[in-house]
Amino acid sequence: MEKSKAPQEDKLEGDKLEDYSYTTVQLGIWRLLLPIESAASRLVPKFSLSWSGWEEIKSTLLLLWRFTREIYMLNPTLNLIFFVLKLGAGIEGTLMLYASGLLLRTVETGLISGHPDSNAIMRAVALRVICGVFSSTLQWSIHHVSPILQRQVTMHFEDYMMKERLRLDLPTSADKTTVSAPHVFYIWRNFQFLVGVFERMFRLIAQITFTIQQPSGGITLTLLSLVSPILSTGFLRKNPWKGSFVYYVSNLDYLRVGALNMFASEEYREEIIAGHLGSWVVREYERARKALGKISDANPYSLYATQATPIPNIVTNLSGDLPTFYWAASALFDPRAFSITSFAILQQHAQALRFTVSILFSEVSGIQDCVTMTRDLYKMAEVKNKIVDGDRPYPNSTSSDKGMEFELRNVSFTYPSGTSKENTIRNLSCKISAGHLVVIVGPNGSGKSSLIKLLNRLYDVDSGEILVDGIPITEYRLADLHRAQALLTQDHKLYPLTLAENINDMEMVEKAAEAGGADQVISKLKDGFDTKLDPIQTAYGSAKGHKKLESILENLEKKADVSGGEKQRIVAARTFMRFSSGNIRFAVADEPSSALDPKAEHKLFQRLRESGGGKTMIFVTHRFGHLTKYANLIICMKDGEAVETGTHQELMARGGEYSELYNVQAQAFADSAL
Ligand SMILES: Nc1ncnc2c1ncn2[C@@H]1O[C@H](COP(=O)(O)OP(=O)(O)OP(=O)(O)O)[C@@H](O)[C@H]1O
Repeated sequence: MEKSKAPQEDKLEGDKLEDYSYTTVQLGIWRLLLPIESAASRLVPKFSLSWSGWEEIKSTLLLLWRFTREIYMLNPTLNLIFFVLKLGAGIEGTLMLYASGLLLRTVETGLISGHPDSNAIMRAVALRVICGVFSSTLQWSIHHVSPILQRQVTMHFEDYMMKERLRLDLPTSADKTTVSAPHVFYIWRNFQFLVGVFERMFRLIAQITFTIQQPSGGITLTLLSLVSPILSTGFLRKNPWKGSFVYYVSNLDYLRVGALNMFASEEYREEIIAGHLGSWVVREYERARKALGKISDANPYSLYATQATPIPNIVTNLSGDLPTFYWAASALFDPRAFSITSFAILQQHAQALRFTVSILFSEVSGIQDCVTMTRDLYKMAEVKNKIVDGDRPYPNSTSSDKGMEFELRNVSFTYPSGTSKENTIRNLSCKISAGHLVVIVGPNGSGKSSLIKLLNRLYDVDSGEILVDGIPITEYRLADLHRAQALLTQDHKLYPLTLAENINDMEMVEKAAEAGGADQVISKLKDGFDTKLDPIQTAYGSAKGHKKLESILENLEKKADVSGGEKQRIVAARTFMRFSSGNIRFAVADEPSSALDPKAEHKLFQRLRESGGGKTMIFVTHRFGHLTKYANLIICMKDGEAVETGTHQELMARGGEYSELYNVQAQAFADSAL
């Protein structure tokens, strides 16, 4: 193994970034990128809100109203109960403090006078007990109501999201700038956040009302309690994690250590043993470790915190004690107006008030996220598909019974999300006659599958035109086109359902399975057609030592294992099922046989041709043989262009790209025959 040197450059270092809108901070192995803000914005408390006027506030409030109203309408009674319980939770703390204060005061008065009023003490104890029961019952009720409401909310939005996601076409869903679908879990969290803000505002009103009414300086105490949260939220402590930030591992030695460490996992064991790589990995690992040195890999949050001076912490903590200092100073001037009990009560009120204000302030920055998420949620329904549906039915009076006829006129195409500077398909023109068997060949990345996707109108061309039976493909109804096309691709995906449902309903399933060559695979499996190959599994546990639980867990996690070729047979069976509908007029097999053995591949192609019933068929393949010889037309692609088109004989006679590709394979057989 050749010695390789770990690259020492950071991934951004080489770029000439002429962007001075952000600054970088190195924190151990991390590089933190932070926006540069104006001096003025540093002085103003940062709430991460970017209101651009009343209009925006109005539209935001309307949006949040729509969201809460939609949830309310799901179950008005349950929502009202939840709302009332949250209101109760908002005043519950203040009531508890009031009851405790009353009890303390009654006892203190009795102790000072030497004649405790047993009735008053009993009443205070009873009130404290009632408040305790009320508080516990309230929490218990919230814990019971909340999951029921959560289920209803998530189910409602799950339905909505599923329908909105399923209607998106490929180019639209690949475009991350237009669609940002929030996870349903966050929708519930959003609702909880809004209810939480409401609850805390109610709590704050209750606490302020109560604290202000306290004898001996309630108003002053209320104001002093607000100082610490205000200081810690905005003025003193700049918190980069509430605004925009990016951090990444910029230390490449650290990345190399991590990558080499992965060789010790099971994943690479076979390669390590077969390639005799063990000692090389250890050597490289030690070298990278040495280069890494003692640089810290603690998380960037704590590294950032350790960088700041302790002054904001000191000031914030001291400001939290202002109510205590105030009480101490007041006691000096008017000792008789204060008692230890009143101090304890005021202390508790001040603390509770400070806590509520701190949380409310910290939540202000969350409003932006809440609004963004709600906006994204409703935007999903407004996203327009990039592939515009046509209104011409297919088949129609002009459609040929023999199958779809295609004409490509100077077609060029690039994937919207593609990174290549070159077009994926370049100025491609050709004609595919109805009922013909067409084979597309060409090297990897030459655009074969992309061409198929254009014929299936999974994407639209950038320039040029595709005609189906002489009419632009864009004029047809998409659903009609797709119903008349069968696509069997190399990227086979098994559905997370039973095998029967993977192919179709049970009717005809067995016949289709046989045609796809999947009948034997399925008969080998314990549950036959009811087997789920890629089921959704959610079994968790740790059953160490408990034999029965161990075997239950193992069974729950067990998946039926089939080979890549066997999977391809099952997906092929699904395509045969589509043929049985009688609607198919164009079928494509895009390298569906890459994992099949030669016999199975030959059989598959033969059956596809038979099942196609003479309709237009396209096969994309790297293997030359029966197919290319029988094809009515071969399209040979290279770098996105159709460099040659014609029959096998014509292309062989031309001695160009196709004959070269053919001869490479034929030569291998000729050599092995020697
Ligand atoms: N979804 C996609 N988004 C962006 N680029 C893509 C996408 N699919 C394919 N490409 C790019 O388009 C080019 C042509 O790919 P395509 O799959 O059509 O080639 P191919 O001839 O079928 O290759 P192969 O023989 O390996 O299957 C490649 O450079 C590929 O990276």
